[in-house]
Amino acid sequence: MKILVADPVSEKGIALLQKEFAVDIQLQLSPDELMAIIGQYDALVVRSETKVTAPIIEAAERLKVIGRAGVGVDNIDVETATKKGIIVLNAPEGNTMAATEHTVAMLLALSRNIPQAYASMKAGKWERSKLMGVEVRGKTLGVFGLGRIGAGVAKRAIAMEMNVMAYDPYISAHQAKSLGVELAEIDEILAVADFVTLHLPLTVETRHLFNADRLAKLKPGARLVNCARGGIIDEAALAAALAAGKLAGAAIDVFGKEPIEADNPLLALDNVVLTPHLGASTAEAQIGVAVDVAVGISAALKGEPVTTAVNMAPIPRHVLDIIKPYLTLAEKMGCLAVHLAEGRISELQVEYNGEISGIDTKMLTTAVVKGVLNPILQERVNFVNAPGIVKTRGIKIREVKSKDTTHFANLITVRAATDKGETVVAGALFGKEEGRIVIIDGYRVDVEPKGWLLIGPHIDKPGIVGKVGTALGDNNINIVSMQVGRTVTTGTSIMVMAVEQDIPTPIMLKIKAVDGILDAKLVNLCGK
Ligand SMILES: NC(=O)C1=CN([C@@H]2O[C@H](COP(=O)(O)OP(=O)(O)OC[C@H]3O[C@@H](n4cnc5c(N)ncnc54)[C@H](O)[C@@H]3O)[C@@H](O)[C@H]2O)C=CC1
Ligand SMILES: O=C(O)CCC(=O)C(=O)O
Repeated sequence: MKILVADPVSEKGIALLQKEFAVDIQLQLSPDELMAIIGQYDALVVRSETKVTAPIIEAAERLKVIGRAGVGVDNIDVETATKKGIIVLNAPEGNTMAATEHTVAMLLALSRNIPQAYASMKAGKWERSKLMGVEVRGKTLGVFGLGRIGAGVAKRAIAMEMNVMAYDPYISAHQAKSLGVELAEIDEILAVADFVTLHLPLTVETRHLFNADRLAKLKPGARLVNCARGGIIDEAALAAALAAGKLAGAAIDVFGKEPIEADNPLLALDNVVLTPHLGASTAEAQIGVAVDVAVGISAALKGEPVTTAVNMAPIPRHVLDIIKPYLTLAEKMGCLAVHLAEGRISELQVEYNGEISGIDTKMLTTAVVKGVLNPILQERVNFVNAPGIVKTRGIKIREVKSKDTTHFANLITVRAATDKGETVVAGALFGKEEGRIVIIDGYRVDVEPKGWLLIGPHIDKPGIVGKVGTALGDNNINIVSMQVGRTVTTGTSIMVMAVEQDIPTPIMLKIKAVDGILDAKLVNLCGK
């Protein structure tokens, strides 16, 4: 498999990828150049410079994963990638400290005019009274976005004896309180904050959150720091507020257009501190994000779950450790259920019994859905696009959980309801890793879920299995394993034969015609 690295990332991450994959490094490609070559690659690694737009994703026929060596994925068209089943992952933690410390540096540089003082001295001046600053101690800092970086900045601001207020509707009052931060609404903060610092993602909601109206609501003489994303502030409105003296100053690391354009109005102002998107630019952060993105890309290319995917439900490591052995089993159960079901599936119910019911099983349910959809759709269905596809097909998904168990410590049961009835497949782990199908439509079985399986419910009487075996043997089809499962109630049994190859239709018809056979289906559990 081939990986394209399109932006500069640390050697340490590249070396990790090179151990397993072919890696091409091609920096500063124009959009047309990237579009022309992207079709050859299975994975793409970028930072913020390369814009991974819809046309590029559409041209990426083999692409399975886009890795962002950093946090913000606003340079990637995640929606188009999701529709195409391409995993988008980031490296959310590797540069948190770098961006946090840069924000604190910007806050202090802004309050003490350090860049202006440096420039003045380099120009041979000694301007002590002109460069009078303000202390941060005792001042109020308004933090917009109390996530990883926002929380880190808040902690450091509190250590500098600032009062910290935050706006973040997605975190709990308890979380904020444990940081020593008071949660408040936007306008409440704007009215009292001496300093405001932004740590939001750039989204439809946050684009130009700081427009002329909001900037006008800031306390006169307030100072603004933005080390998040340029698009969150309307730069023209900010420049006007700074020029009018409404704001005392601003420290900006990120811009609407990067690299910054020569006519950006901020460049003409003296009361600004500007850095060229340096938030993540520390040696430590660049190694951190490169290694994290390499680990994510490697997992994605090997079809393993990715803990840092942004277009799949996130999954904590401890949950992943528990569910990982069940993932293949769940997918094969979905695949078996769709092959055995008669009619159009309207609902999939996935039941979890035993200890497994106590954890987040969304990813296992998605694995079942993936198993159901892959055999029936042309397109590649994966953990990224499966939830969206199943919704558009009108199939309801239901999870049922119970701690109760019968014969198995943990049991997963898939019920596929169709317009003609219901198919039930249950699976369990034997030992720590060995997945087995243990129930098919009420028949107790013990089937390894792989390869070609011939499944035939039949009347429970002698001779039937032998006749099926003979039909296969006469046509040189080797049986790998065979077993018969029974129900106590119906007087019928089910045979499950693992065979080495596809069974041609005429032989299947012969098997179906065996006296006492109720049905016969050939299922391929190899997967796409
Ligand atoms: N300047 C630089 O080089 C760097 C910039 N960044 C940027 O910093 C920002 C923050 O990164 P992290 O703290 O790692 O992200 P995070 O995801 O940990 O935190 C973002 C916070 O914003 C909150 N949020 C989201 N939408 C919101 C809204 N509409 N209103 C209020 N709060 C909202 C979320 O609840 C979350 O707590 C991102 O934009 C990221 O791209 C990150 C690293 C380096
Ligand atoms: O890759 C970079 O240097 C930018 C980092 C950044 O902005 C992010 O991680 O969101």
